[in-house]
Amino acid sequence: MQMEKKIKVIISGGGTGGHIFPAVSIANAVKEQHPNAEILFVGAEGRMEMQRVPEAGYKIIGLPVAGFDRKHLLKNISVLIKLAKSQWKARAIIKEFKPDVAVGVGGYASGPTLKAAGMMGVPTLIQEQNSYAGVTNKLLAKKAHKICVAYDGMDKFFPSKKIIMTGNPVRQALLNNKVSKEDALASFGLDSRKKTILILGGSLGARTINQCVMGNLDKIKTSEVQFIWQTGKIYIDQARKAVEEAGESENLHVTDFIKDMASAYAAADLVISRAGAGSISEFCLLGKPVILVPSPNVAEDHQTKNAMALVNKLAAIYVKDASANAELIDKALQTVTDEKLLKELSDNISKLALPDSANIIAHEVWQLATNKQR
Ligand SMILES: CC(=O)N[C@H]1[C@@H](OP(=O)(O)OP(=O)(O)OC[C@H]2O[C@@H](n3ccc(=O)[nH]c3=O)[C@H](O)[C@@H]2O)O[C@H](CO)[C@@H](O)[C@@H]1O
Repeated sequence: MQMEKKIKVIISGGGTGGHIFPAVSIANAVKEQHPNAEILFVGAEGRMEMQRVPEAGYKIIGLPVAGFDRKHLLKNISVLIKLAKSQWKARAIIKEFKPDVAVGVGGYASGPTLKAAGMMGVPTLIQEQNSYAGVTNKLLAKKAHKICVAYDGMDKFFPSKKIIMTGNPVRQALLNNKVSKEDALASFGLDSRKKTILILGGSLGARTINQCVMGNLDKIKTSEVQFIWQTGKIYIDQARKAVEEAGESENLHVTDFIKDMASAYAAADLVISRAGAGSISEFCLLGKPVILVPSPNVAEDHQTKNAMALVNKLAAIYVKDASANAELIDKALQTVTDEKLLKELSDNISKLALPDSANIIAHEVWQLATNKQR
């Protein structure tokens, strides 16, 4: 039997979970389809990917790249120097690793890496998670061979002949989860007889959502419902202090970051969340009833657009960031006891799932690497 060609793949990007986890999921799918494929991640020094990618079992090299500071223009001199250094380092990595293909998932590092790859004749594929294209991906699109997207209408940003509708890749461990609801609840120290609300702020945490929880701790403590509250790393101390002052309570599990999202989803009857594209893909694939509070602080208000694609199909409940303090917790407590509404939300959101995204993208990666479709 003829040995399969061994392909080498660079995957680059990160900054937040929304870029990192699709990248890990693409890597897993490539490895599953072609076990002897060699994969190298290129991230940004000091960012979340430098921890999460090795945890997922892959090697990563960091570039000294940083984002532009739109408020303090002078600071951008050092940003430009870092960018030049990153460009140089990306070239050196590509020269040494000799990838057959480079995949960009958005975020700081993917700019210099994919630019260098393109200039050195390595075919490139980009994956855009949102309904609005990020600056880096728009710049890289001209040279990219394939652009994998999750929303309709992306030809506003990218050449339509390069676009493939794949949906966002979701980590395989979430989809193949076998843990029971009882075991999942037990892993968070919670009671299997009670309804459970999972509160998520995206990979970095969400200030507004945290404030809503902190402002309603009495209501939360005295409710018949229990909560898993993910605060994000920068808010955890403040959150713990607030809980301590209000008096610890058995129906509230607080954490900065949830590693085992499969159990968190299995435990939850209802989710409260920001409207990051990756989170939304997970809710769709797992059929989770959700209240979305889109972040107003992201480019072109893209989270509201992500959210509205669901809300308009009665597949999610919408609470505006500015109204969250007044409405969010009451709405969640009402919704979680309304079985009919929970079922309707779950049925409707399930219809929007795009399964198999990682496998489809992995197949495209293989095609590019083996020179079949350039
Ligand atoms: C503030 C910001 O810039 N947000 C952007 C970022 O969101 P963010 O980084 O929050 O990303 P997403 O909502 O897309 O995905 C979050 C991911 O983190 C995982 N997770 C989350 C919490 C946790 O404790 N553990 C855990 O593993 C989720 O399961 C999910 O896989 O990237 C998204 C995708 O480009 C964008 O749509 C968001 O607008």
